[in-house]
Amino acid sequence: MSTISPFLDPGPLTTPGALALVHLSRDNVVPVYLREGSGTVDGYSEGAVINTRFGSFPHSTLIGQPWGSQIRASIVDTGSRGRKKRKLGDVVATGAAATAVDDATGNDTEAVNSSTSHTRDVVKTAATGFIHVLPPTPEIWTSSLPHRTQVVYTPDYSYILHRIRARPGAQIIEAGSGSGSFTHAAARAVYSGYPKGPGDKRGKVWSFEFNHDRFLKMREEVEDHRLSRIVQVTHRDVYHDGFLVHSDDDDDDASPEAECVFLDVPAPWQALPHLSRRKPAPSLLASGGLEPLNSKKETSDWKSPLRADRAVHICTFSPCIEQVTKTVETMRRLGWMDIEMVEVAQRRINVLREKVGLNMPLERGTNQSPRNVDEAITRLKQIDGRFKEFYRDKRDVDVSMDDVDAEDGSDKGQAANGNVNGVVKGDVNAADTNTNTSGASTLKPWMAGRLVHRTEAEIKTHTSYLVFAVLPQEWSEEQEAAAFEKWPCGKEKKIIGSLDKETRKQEKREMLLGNKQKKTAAKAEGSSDLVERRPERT
Ligand SMILES: C[S@@+](CC[C@H](N)C(=O)[O-])C[C@H]1O[C@@H](n2cnc3c(N)ncnc32)[C@H](O)[C@@H]1O
Repeated sequence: MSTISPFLDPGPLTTPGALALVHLSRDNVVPVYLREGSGTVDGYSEGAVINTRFGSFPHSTLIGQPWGSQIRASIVDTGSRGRKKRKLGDVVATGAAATAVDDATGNDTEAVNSSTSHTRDVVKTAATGFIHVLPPTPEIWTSSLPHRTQVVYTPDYSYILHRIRARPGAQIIEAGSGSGSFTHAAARAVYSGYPKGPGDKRGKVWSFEFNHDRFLKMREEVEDHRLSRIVQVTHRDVYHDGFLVHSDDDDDDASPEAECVFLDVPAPWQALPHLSRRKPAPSLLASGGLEPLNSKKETSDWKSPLRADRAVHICTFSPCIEQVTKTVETMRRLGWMDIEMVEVAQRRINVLREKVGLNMPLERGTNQSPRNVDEAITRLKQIDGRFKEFYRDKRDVDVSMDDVDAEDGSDKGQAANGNVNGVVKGDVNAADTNTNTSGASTLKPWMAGRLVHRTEAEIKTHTSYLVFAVLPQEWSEEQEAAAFEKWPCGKEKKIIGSLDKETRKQEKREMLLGNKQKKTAAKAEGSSDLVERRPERT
């Protein structure tokens, strides 16, 4: 089995043991570990079976398929399992795919066989439906993962990862881990290869979770998804104990040296003091209503979890504006800059054809009412015409019946009906501009109707306020001196022009006036003088 996480490289085909995301419908995706069929499992002779409302799917039919394949349901005896010997084995063949004819129904039923060596059983296809077998990606995982908490959805985390500049090789701090939705997306964003040994620093997610059960589940999931070398989950209350991590090389806690931070905890402002470059003074924290850090370390020994030579980008995720206010207030106090709040209001837009009109085919989703006033009037005239014609013919028939009942055998009633039918058919087709000479519509069914878009009424995102900020890079005296050497400033001999705009304008006016006066004076002195001053032509 590959050691690379299926979230990073799932390979071309589904394999035994692989995590597959079984897509039943847009909002129903089920994660499944594919198990090789060896003997009876849970009473099914086909091995492990997924039962859905679209039918039963033995794992053997899902293994060895290209990711994204459509898999048809199989006939699986779900009723008698465990009670009697299965009969399905009688119709099961081994070897290459074959086509069997179902004698009872007379229908052709294709026998499906997995072409891989791990499954020899062939099961009959059922007409109940199909599913798609998809590879794990953070996006599909988000819509299928077992929810332990509220999760961050794709529209939010894609924007967050972009804003906090998560990129291959970056170190991200995340609190809390929750259901791991953000963690998977972050792991993919920072992945820059697996570390080859101690000291080989690659992109990593440092995830912290306070709830013990969730921490255990998260750690197990990270192991199962082969992400443990990219994601380190720590059981921690980050408000009190901060973000330093256990280090194998050092007895002391190590710094993750993070340059990206994402806080999805109920009170992010309580975690912020730990995300400082230097140990914040207790008085500074007390003035903001925050508790002093419980670290016993002196200011000089205190370790920051942040990378010193880079600006750090942070995002906090809060459902209510009061939390945002508190977070922003604390950020300002602790020196964060470029503070900004954003709300992602994602809308899914459905593009569809609106089929409205009297000549539209009778099918689901079609609104058979007039498309416009003209169509309504045309229809009313038709009905009125039919009405008049019907009574006129009826009167004629009644009269002729009175004269001689069926004297000439002509069927005026039928003629009248034909007439009525003719009017209806002709007129309805006339309203359709895409008709052929025989009057039938030539418009393709999927092209019928007006192309419109509608936003979805119910939107499945946990919308929150996102606060972004930047903590500038730490700047030492030496760096300041080096920068000053390169770009000296503050040593200018004279200031050119005035700083004030109005004064600058006045100075210009005076200068122009002075020039003008000089010219006038020169003119008064005489033209010879001017000629003398004029430069000689060469
Ligand atoms: C909304 S969930 C996070 C969801 C996660 N971002 C996701 O996408 O699946 C918030 C998590 O923060 C954890 N939490 C709350 N207070 C915490 C603290 N002081 N330290 C660490 N984690 C904390 C909770 O246990 C919970 O699992």
